[in-house]
Amino acid sequence: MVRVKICGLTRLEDALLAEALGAYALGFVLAPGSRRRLAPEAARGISRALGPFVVRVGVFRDQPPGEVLRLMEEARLQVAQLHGAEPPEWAEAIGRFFPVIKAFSLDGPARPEWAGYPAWALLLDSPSPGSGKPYPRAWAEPLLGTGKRVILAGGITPENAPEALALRPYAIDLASGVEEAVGVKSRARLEALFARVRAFMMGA
Ligand SMILES: O=C(O)c1ccccc1N[C@@H]1O[C@H](COP(=O)(O)O)[C@@H](O)[C@H]1O
Repeated sequence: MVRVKICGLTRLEDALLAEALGAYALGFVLAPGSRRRLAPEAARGISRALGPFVVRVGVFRDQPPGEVLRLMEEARLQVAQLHGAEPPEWAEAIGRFFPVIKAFSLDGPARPEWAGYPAWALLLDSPSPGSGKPYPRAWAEPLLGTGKRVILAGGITPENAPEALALRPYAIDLASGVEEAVGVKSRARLEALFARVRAFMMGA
């Protein structure tokens, strides 16, 4: 099973294209300071136009649970992705209402103890989220095999996606790698990505 999340969407046409090509999840950045941030009303407009079987993810960074829950409701999203230094209690509070993905920024190998964080899945990202910078994928290995779902992100592109998929993560997640400008997805790169994913599945 290969799951692909396309993140940092800001335009309805991009979200519909990603869904049509086979994206499993779509991400909307509601975190302050992001160049891909969009207003909750804009995310809601896109969310309501999508089909029922694609997962809508809200991306947050160091926002308290009350704010995350309010934005999730306003934007009509389904899964909360936490990208800062959120304490476990915040994830537990949010997790009473929505499944939580906890992102960790890697500046070295992943730490096995992260598997104890109260989240449905862990996402391994580069130190600067949304920058498109990759890290050695082997850094994910300490968490693969812990039984925790692991999502690989950080500098994944259509070209290098097979390398990430070869580690058999729960999912891969791309923002910059399928863009033509910040927040604007590239049809050609999205098509190339899903072609590579299909080829991987056929050969796997
Ligand atoms: O994309 C952003 O601007 C962003 C801001 C704050 C938190 C997370 C953000 N993006 C996340 O970055 C990864 C992968 O990005 P990339 O493919 O390396 O560009 C993805 O999980 C996004 O959710």
